[in-house]
Amino acid sequence: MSTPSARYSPGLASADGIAARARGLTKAYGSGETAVLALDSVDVDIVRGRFTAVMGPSGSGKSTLMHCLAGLDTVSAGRVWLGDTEITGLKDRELTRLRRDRIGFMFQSFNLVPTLNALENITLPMDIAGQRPEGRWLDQVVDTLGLRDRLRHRPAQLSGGQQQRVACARALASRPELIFADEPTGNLDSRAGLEVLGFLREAVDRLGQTVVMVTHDPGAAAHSDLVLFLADGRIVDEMRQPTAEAVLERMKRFDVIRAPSDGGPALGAVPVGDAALRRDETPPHRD
Ligand SMILES: Nc1ncnc2c1ncn2[C@@H]1O[C@H](COP(=O)(O)OP(=O)(O)OP(=O)(O)O)[C@@H](O)[C@H]1O
Repeated sequence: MSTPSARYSPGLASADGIAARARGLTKAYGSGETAVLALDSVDVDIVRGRFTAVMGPSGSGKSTLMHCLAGLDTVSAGRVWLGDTEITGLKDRELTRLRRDRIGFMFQSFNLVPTLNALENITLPMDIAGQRPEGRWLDQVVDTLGLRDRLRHRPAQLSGGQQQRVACARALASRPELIFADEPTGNLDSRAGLEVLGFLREAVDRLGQTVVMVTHDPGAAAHSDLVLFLADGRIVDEMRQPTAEAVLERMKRFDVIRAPSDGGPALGAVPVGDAALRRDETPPHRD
């Protein structure tokens, strides 16, 4: 007999160290007939010291989830915490400070300042905040990312992969509680993309950081510890220790089954994660 506690709840963790948490997180854009429910009462725990990937079909709410967890966007309902701090209800100025001091960001476009060299770009957010980078930590970040001999180069003198490594170092420089990466490999060729994913992995494994990455790429998601699958604004499934093949297979199950050629019933959109997929279907673990 199923009990409420036995219900499958993808995205929820029992671990102590939770870097970010949302309960009943709901985000609607617009109103009336044009209203879009981008997030529909999402409950999620982001575990500290882990690499979490967020996947789902286009429009499923991935970016909205990231923006709401990072305090970049307001919520329509529900509550969000960064560590023990509830960020829902904070004033703009407090949110700005919280993001600056406690969160690192990486985007698809590297967002580097062209007139500054790599080192100046890395420390820019801290300079703006009037903070001094901690020397040993910065050294560790620079060496982990293999940027030691590129620090005096300006972005135009760096390859795309190197520029994204600088952006990664900038996100890490203040030793944030949480790093959000939105399609960080989207503008890179596969080799440079792999390199950046390897560095994010090292940031978690060697530097103890917490990373949440939104991606469309099953190969990128395979570098994470846990993939959360979104569909129609809900977390419908999760996969631990993912492989690219298993993620791809699972993504295929979100595909719309279009009008079948045999004249049988059209099934429409089938986000199958919630009821059909269970923990015991988790694919073999990666070494
Ligand atoms: N500013 C906005 N105004 C109105 N609707 C929005 C806005 N931002 C997002 N949406 C809608 O909310 C839904 C979720 O969007 P979101 O960008 O979070 O999806 P996504 O999964 O990140 O998509 P993609 O993979 O295409 O980037 C979509 O239907 C989108 O059209």
